Amino acid sequence: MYVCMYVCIDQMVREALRDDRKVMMTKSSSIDLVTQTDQKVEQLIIKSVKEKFPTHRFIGEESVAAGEPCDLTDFPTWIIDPIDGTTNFVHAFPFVAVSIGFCVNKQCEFGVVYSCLQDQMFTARRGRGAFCNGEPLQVSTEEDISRSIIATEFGSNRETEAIDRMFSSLRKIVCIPVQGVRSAGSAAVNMCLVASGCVEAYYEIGIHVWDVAAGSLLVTEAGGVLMDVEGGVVDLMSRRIIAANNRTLAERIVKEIDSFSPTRDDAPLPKQ
Ligand SMILES: O=P(O)(O)OC[C@@]1(O)O[C@H](CO)[C@@H](O)[C@@H]1O
Ligand SMILES: [Mg+2]
Ligand SMILES: [Mg+2]
Repeated sequence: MYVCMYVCIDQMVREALRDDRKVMMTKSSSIDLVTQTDQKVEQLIIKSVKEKFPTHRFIGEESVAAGEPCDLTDFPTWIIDPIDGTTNFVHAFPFVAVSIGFCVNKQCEFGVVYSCLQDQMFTARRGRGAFCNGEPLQVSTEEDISRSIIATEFGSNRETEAIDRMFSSLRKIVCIPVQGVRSAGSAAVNMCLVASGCVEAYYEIGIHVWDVAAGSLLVTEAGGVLMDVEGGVVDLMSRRIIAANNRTLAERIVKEIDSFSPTRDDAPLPKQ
């Protein structure tokens, strides 16, 4: 099933990159884009899984956008971002990923991130390590943030308060100083870069559970840590995350972040 699904998705994304990168609609803001490929990939994944596991549940980015609930329960649940980096996809910017996390009892059991244009298949199973195209992954051993590259994203929220806090945090981190700040335009790819050891840490306020479910397992199975931006235990529904190579750097980043709390992914939908 999985090989067939992978081949279909790979072909679907590559053909669409060539022939159809049109924006179909926007969601939370004029820059929160959706294409037909986002929807077709998510439908293909859900259909393929349902055929084999009809009782399993799903949290899919585009299904949630269409009104499906975003509730993570103890049931086996597939958490899907069909295209992480849709804006990149529309612009043919080369970081476009399919992210699938599988959770049971609210714990990720395996995660897959396929970076389409790099043809890199990142995989992790809980307790069995993280891999890229079969090669084991290990986070960076760097303990000094002034010798680190930090990744972050600004997402699609342009509310003044959120932007002010994001830029205040960014300014403080840049001026530590760190050796570099990067934005792949995909949370999933940023987390794969942490798991691969080429970026020491990634943080963001504004992500969704589908952006980071698979990547969170990749990071921990590669020896890294996850933390809330205020230093506590990460909550994948809180829309806040730090994924780092070690606690030292994660705690250092906590000190510089002006945190805020976006509406949770599992917040009750506003009454109609
Ligand atoms: O909408 P998409 O393409 O699935 O998600 C793209 C994205 O920019 O939104 C997140 C929140 O800002 C980012 O971290 C993530 O990479
Ligand atoms: Mg995403
Ligand atoms: Mg997406």
